Amino acid sequence: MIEVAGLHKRFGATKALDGMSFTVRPGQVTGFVGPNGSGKSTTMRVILGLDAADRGKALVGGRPYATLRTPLLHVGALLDAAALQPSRSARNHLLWMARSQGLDARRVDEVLETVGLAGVARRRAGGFSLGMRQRLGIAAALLGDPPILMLDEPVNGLDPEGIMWIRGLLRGLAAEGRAVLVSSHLMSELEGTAHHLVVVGRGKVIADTGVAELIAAASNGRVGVRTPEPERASAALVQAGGTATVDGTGLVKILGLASERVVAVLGAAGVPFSEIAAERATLEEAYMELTRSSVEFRAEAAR
Ligand SMILES: Nc1ncnc2c1ncn2[C@@H]1O[C@H](COP(=O)(O)OP(=O)(O)OP(=O)(O)O)[C@@H](O)[C@H]1O
Repeated sequence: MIEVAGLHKRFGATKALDGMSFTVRPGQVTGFVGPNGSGKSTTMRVILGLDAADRGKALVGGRPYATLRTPLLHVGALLDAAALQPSRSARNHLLWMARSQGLDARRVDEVLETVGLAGVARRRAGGFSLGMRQRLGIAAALLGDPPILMLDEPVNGLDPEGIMWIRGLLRGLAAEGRAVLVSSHLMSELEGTAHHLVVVGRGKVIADTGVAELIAAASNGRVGVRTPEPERASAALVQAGGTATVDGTGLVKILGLASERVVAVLGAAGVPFSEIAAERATLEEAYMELTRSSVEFRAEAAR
């Protein structure tokens, strides 16, 4: 478990963290999402003791990171995939880390296999593509078989196959009971990966919610109707208190009315229709819905 409570951090005039508080629970992937500059990396750096907070606390497994004697056995982190010694081979890079934690070479070979780098393990890491560096960074995070994983924008630089791979990996790690925190500035990157979301803007949490609940709430009152008379249908539905948009193929999309109500309204107005379906919001749409009311968040996102 990761616990962050009331973190404040300033860099000169910039307020990077402004009361950041949340918990990352075991057994699920928690997406840490917000626009660029909203404080995600700073929070992760504070959790790892790389930056000191001005106020507040950050605990991993109930303890401050700095007090852990073999930290890689408690928390695996990928913050900056470029942070490696370019002349060292991938295997030597991991061996060096492993030895510092009392781990052996066998574990290094295991994680190289897990991330798909076994075939290039003896090549200089400096010549690796961004995607390969990401994989090497993930191998390093997995080295100590930690119960907590924290990855800052791990999808960055990965091709579609790599993205699918990392989604499966993160879900698998959570299914093993680990607490997994993964940041992204794009909600779409977390679709199909995160079970839970901590949405941040300007250094604090805007929403802390389950993905399923978020989508269910945003889907409530979204209905699509196919009709030969879209204009009449729209007028009747708007009068009944919904909002309606027509997409040009005769499909009217309605917000704010349940499907039973849509059927009743169209029936009363004598508007024929051939199809009606309740629609499920995408994660991206749910996110927009969630952040619409947050003026601060909008201002931040528009910068
Ligand atoms: N070392 C630093 N010195 C000065 N300002 C900093 C430093 N680190 C972060 N900041 C500022 O703190 C704020 C939060 O940055 P942070 O990198 O934590 O955001 P982020 O959500 O991780 O963004 P991104 O998605 O771009 O990585 C930004 O305004 C950033 O410019």
